[in-house]
Amino acid sequence: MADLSLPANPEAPDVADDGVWLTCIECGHDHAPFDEIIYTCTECGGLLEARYDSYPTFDQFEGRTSVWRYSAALPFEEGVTLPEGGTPLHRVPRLEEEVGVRNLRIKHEGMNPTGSFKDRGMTVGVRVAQELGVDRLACASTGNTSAALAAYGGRAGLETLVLLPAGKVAAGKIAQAALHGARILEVDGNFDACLDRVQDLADRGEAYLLNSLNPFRLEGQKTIGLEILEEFRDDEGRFPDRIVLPVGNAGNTAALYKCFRELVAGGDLAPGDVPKLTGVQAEGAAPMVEAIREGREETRRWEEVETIATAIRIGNPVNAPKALPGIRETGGTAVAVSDDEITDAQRSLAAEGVGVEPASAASVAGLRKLRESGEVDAGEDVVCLTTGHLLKDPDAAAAAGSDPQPVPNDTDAILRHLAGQSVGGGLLGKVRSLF
Ligand SMILES: Cc1ncc(COP(=O)(O)O)c(C=O)c1O
Ligand SMILES: N[C@@H](CCOP(=O)(O)O)C(=O)O
Repeated sequence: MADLSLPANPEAPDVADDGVWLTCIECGHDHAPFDEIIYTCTECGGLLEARYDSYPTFDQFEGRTSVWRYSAALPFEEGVTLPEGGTPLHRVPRLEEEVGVRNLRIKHEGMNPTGSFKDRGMTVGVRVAQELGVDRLACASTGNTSAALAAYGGRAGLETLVLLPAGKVAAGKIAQAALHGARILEVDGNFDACLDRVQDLADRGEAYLLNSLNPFRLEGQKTIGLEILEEFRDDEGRFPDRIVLPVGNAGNTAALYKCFRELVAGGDLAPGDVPKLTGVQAEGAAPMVEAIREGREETRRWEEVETIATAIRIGNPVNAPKALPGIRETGGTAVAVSDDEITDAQRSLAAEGVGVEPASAASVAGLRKLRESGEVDAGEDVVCLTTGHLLKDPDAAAAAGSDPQPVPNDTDAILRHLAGQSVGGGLLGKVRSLF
């Protein structure tokens, strides 16, 4: 069983570099962070976690509106930045009332430079790649990781290689990876197969892997939690009760849990104030929900996965050993939602001006479901994470929205059309709305 406890007074082991090292969450073995390229424990193959000789406190964070504002919680002071982070924490009064919670806020990670939270991880990951002196970066991706890798790798002047599941990546994401200069390989297999292949390439020394299996990616993603807690506390005078987020490879869940554990260890967050981590998956790709429901410590790999939310079309979440304890220890839960529920939530968010891709809307769909079942209380303060921008998946957005209505190039005809009257032989608008 993974040991994610943090010592009260951390002491750097001999292998530490400037107060930073990597610890295996399974066997506790410590590793030097930047001497050689490792992703998992050399002793037992367990997941690694970055550790520091001190814990961050809120008073250390100041200045810049970017991930690097939180450098006291990160392995470096600066990195390749576009800049990322500083995303809005929207109020959504109509949705809040409809869902029925005391306070509902939307942390819109789609407002990052490449349109997803992956930028936060990539700014740190690419900085580590520079430290290690690698020249080719690679990832498997359902799309967003590839867009971020291409942009940040390109900015750093490094070669980038991305492996995508053929036919299952949204158009906006492929366009980004292509234009930012990545070499794109389309694999005949799903995301999990792509990750297997990219891990093989990394093991053979052909590329530096920048998926969330890389522990430094999660360091950058921790800053989502820091921003949410800081901003919510400043607005409301307290921390949120619950954070609801979509889950795919489970990196964000792991990163948020690490953020909370470090703040608790540093004394700025009382154990009783830790927000409940609540994961949402699509019904067609829900190994984490299954593991939580069945009380298992590991997920079962789903070979067949399908959902409109292609970003979370993942059957083998590599960060499950970090993320499952995160959900359980914070008193959270996990829930699966249907594609129709995701699309409904995407429409509700859009009606409040918040444009998100389907995977992101899963968080709101999950919250709705948990309110209906009574697992989330009406008195709770909830933050839903929306992870990617609407324009990432223009086809899904167009399908969820209304169709354009053709009208003649004539103002009177347009007014007749708006009044629901005939434009050249029929009640065009009304007839169209029937289909
Ligand atoms: C838009 C979007 N939302 C959610 C997720 C899931 O995040 P995680 O893999 O950290 O669970 C991903 C990618 O996995 C994503 O691209
Ligand atoms: N949704 C992800 C899947 C890969 O996740 P990662 O966090 O392990 O890189 C994507 O955008 O590719």
